Amino acid sequence: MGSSNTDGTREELLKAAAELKAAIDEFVAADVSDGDVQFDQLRKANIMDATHRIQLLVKDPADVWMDQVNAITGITVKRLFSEWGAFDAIPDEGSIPYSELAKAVDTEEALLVRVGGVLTSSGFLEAVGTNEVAHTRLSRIFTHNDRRGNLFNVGWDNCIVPYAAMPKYFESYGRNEPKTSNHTPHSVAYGQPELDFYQILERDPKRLASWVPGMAAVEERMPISGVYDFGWVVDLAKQDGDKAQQRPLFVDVGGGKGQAIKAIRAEFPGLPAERCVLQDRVEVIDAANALGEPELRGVSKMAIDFFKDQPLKGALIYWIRRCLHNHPDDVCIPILKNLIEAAADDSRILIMEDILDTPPSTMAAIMDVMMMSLGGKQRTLKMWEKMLAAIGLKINSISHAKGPWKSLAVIECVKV
Ligand SMILES: C[S@@+](CC[C@H](N)C(=O)[O-])C[C@H]1O[C@@H](n2cnc3c(N)ncnc32)[C@H](O)[C@@H]1O
Repeated sequence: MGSSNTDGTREELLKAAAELKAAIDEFVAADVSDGDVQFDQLRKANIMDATHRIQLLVKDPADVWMDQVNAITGITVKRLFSEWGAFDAIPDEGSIPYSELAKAVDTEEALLVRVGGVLTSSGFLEAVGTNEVAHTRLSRIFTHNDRRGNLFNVGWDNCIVPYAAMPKYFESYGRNEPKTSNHTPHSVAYGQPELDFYQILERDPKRLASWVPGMAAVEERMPISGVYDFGWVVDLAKQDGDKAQQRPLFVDVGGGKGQAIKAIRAEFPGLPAERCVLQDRVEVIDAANALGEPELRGVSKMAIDFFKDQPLKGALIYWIRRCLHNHPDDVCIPILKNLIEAAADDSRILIMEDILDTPPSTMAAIMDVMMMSLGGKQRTLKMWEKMLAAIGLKINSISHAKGPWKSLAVIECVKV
């Protein structure tokens, strides 16, 4: 037995049970009509944390091993069902016999029943009678028309595949942090060591098809607004009018499909769209143009390569969010230097990234290993300070997100 019913364990268990009860009471009493998603997530996270602590107290080491086997097998069978289109073929309401599902997805029935057995036994899918299967609240998002289901496939492609290659990678490359964007666990796992993450991705249309909506699902969960106060930019915009020829106020470098500009303008509508610029790789800008979202009307969209000269000089703000953690220091430095060279003396460079606590939160630490597989890195404040100081940037202020995302921050920098 890993834990026994000794006085110490009993006390800790009772304490954890009281914390669980308190977390549940807070959850059921909460007024969710205010729509504060972050705090709703935090309340749920408190319940899950307390449950996790209870499980740690009562589990034997062998149970932990079993959990891992469950997780590995569960992930694998979900990937198979997703790949075969089986989640899509199960009706949204009601059940389907395995024989019909087998025909719909062109897979042997006996194989589907075995793979489906893992999903129904864990409660992920519902077994109906002896030979039918139905969706549950948890499984519906795994259909391809749900962005969160694509996120699962992104997790497989970007985590499971490179993670499985990591032991061999470190055996041949040495037990050191990956320090380049190629020759990473990811590029080695995909048999293209000379290429970086985006070069591999853009050559694989099937992966790209999951990546774009999957990342949108991540972006929806991570806060953009409510962290940094852009009130001073709105005031400045009012003072100097909004003539088109005036300097850009907000340049979103590597801004994806414009999620930050949308979120920030929703919070600060006084920030004129005409003075915001969205920059990204040409295919991402094409995708943003094709979407033609009304919230981005008036915003200029510009294809750039952030490794090359920044074409917009003297903007008030260069905003770069969740791009630098994709890269090691030696690759971040040229990206930032391009911004420094373009910046005017009063320009500010705003970096929105995690600042890792020591020890880090679970989510930030997991993300760090994900980034490591691409050659990237999550950074502590010391790491940020060291890298930024080395290229002549001073940190003016740090604004943290709230609740479960508190390690996410906007680091405001100026040239020294
Ligand atoms: C992790 S995403 C972050 C997107 C967005 N900033 C956000 O916070 O959601 C990284 C972004 O960097 C862009 N990117 C990667 N390499 C780039 C390059 N060389 N030049 C410009 N953008 C690039 C990607 O296309 C992608 O949109």
